Amino acid sequence: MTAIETENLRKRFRGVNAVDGVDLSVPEGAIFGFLGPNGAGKTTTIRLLLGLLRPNRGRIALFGENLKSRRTKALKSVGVAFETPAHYEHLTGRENLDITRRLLNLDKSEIDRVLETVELKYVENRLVRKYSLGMRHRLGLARALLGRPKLLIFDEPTNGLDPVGIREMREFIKTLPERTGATVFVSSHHLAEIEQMASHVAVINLGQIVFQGDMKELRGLHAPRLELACSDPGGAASLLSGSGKQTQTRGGRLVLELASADEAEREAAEINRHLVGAGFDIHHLAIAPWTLEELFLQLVGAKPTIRSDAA
Ligand SMILES: Nc1ncnc2c1ncn2[C@@H]1O[C@H](COP(=O)(O)OP(=O)(O)OP(=O)(O)O)[C@@H](O)[C@H]1O
Repeated sequence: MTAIETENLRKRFRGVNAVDGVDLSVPEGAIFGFLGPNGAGKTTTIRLLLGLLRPNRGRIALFGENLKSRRTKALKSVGVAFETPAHYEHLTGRENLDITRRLLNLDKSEIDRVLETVELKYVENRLVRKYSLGMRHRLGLARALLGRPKLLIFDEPTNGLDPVGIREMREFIKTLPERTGATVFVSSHHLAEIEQMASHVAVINLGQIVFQGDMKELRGLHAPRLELACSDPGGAASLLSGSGKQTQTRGGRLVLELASADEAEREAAEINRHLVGAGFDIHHLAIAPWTLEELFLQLVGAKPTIRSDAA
């Protein structure tokens, strides 16, 4: 079953489509990264998924339950944490969680369980105004975990955290599907972060999905490049150009795009043989996949470039 399924979702603000024909399919058990530049439509999509905004068009189902016709049932299985967690500053961490626990009519033991999961038990009786930002974020996650939701939605969960806090949060989110059985939908514009924690990813730009699939499919969008260093790079470049392979130079190395990901090793070996056969000494030869950042920039319309030395 899919955790989230949207069909042709649209939300318009003052004549502008913030979300424009979005079809999402989030498999159960995934850590699904929802990636997009500022203003791409991530938060609007999340607010639609939570029923906080009404779409102008389209359909949303959470675990097969239609959000419009079976709202309570659909949202029952969802826990959410927003980028700036809002807590009662004059209450302790435990007291904050107790408010939500009462609303959800859960057993008191739930508070201990979630405090232990996010490792905040040792400060449970401290006022939230004395919490660090990282602790506040973790308290937000603890609240999201109350009631063992099947789907966790996190909007930019590492915003404002320092590098240590970011790593802690990322490592924590990574463990959630295994520890809780939940599906995680996490929005971010931090590419490296999504790369390190997500099993699946959708990229949104100007309200539209420009890629959706697993990380392997994302990497497979472009064949990798071959980087090589040899004696007489100019001569090697013109030899390769004669056989239809255009090269650029970067940091004194020749770089060329291979024809396909599946055949990359065979093609690299062929180029190596060709150059060695023609008398060139090869000092370095490496297959270099596209970084997620380069793929992302290409998907959102800013073409990645192989910088030439002359540039
Ligand atoms: N309530 C609103 N009224 C008018 N326009 C809005 C409203 N909410 C969002 N928008 C616009 O919709 C577009 C998408 O915004 P959204 O907040 O969903 O993007 P985002 O991907 O979450 O961006 P960020 O990463 O900066 O948070 C933007 O152009 C934004 O200005």
